[in-house]
Amino acid sequence: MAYPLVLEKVVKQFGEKTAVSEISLQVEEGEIYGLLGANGAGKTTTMRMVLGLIYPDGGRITYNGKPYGKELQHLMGYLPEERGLYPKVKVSDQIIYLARLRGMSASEADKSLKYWLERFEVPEYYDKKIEELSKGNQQKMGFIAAVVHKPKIVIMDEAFSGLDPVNVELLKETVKELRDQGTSILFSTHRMEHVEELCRNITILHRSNTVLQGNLKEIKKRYPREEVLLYTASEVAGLEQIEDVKKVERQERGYSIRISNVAAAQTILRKAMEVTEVEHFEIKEPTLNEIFIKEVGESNE
Ligand SMILES: Nc1ncnc2c1ncn2[C@@H]1O[C@H](COP(=O)(O)OP(=O)(O)OP(=O)(O)O)[C@@H](O)[C@H]1O
Repeated sequence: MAYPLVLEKVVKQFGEKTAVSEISLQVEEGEIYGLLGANGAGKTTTMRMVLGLIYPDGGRITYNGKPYGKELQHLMGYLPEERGLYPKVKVSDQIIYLARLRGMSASEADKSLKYWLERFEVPEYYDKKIEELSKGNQQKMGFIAAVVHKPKIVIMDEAFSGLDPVNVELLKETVKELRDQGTSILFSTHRMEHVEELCRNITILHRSNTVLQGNLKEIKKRYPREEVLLYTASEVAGLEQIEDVKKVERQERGYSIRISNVAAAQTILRKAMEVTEVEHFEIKEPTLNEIFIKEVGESNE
């Protein structure tokens, strides 16, 4: 496996304050890696260190085995959380300028920008100033600025914030395409459903510390399954009396049942089938949001 981006025990202090405490992670080629944490956990600081915008006080960051250097800048693309483009400058002028800074020729940059504007179905933005665009469309231009020079590593801080659902889908599809082309993507968000859909590996930071790290599927397997969904044609009485059933909640289409032992699920199913037709039965995996709340003790939404 190729790991173009490796962080080893990276530390960042701001005076007395530790913003990032010994974070280690590796992002593979063709992987979207999720960096999660509540406000102030250290995500943006980590990303800014990866980009060489600020320097770690300890540990090491390497790209294909090399430390950060100007010559590596063209390998990287950055979509910051706060808008990073100049409001008064034309889309084409600044995106082509940024691409050239990262090693592209003017004609290549122009071609790539036009490709992306077509891809997002907004070729007319070429001559518009950033301030003339809506917030969501400015975000799209920020995305183009991050990927126009075909970087190998893309850092995205809250990439989908401010976008409507149609544009979130569009950008998600684009991020998946970049992944499939071998790009390594370090992705931070508060939206757990995006992480569930996109990320293979994750790190959850809490007050500068790594509290959970690893493959998302494996992490999920480690957490007990504590909820059963049961949709039935008619009512099922006595679910509360089943051993290890903690709580039964009536929902529009049936029941959500909290259990303390997964074995209770089979008893629930048997009991329901004895008395009615079962339309849907599911032992739910914990959602990433539930795992996050367990680990961090507060909602990340
Ligand atoms: N330049 C700075 N000077 C002093 N403290 C800073 C600086 N940048 C960040 N911090 C502090 O470091 C901690 C981590 O901040 P960071 O922005 O990395 O968090 P985050 O996880 O990105 O949060 P959010 O989800 O709110 O964007 C915070 O306590 C923050 O106040």
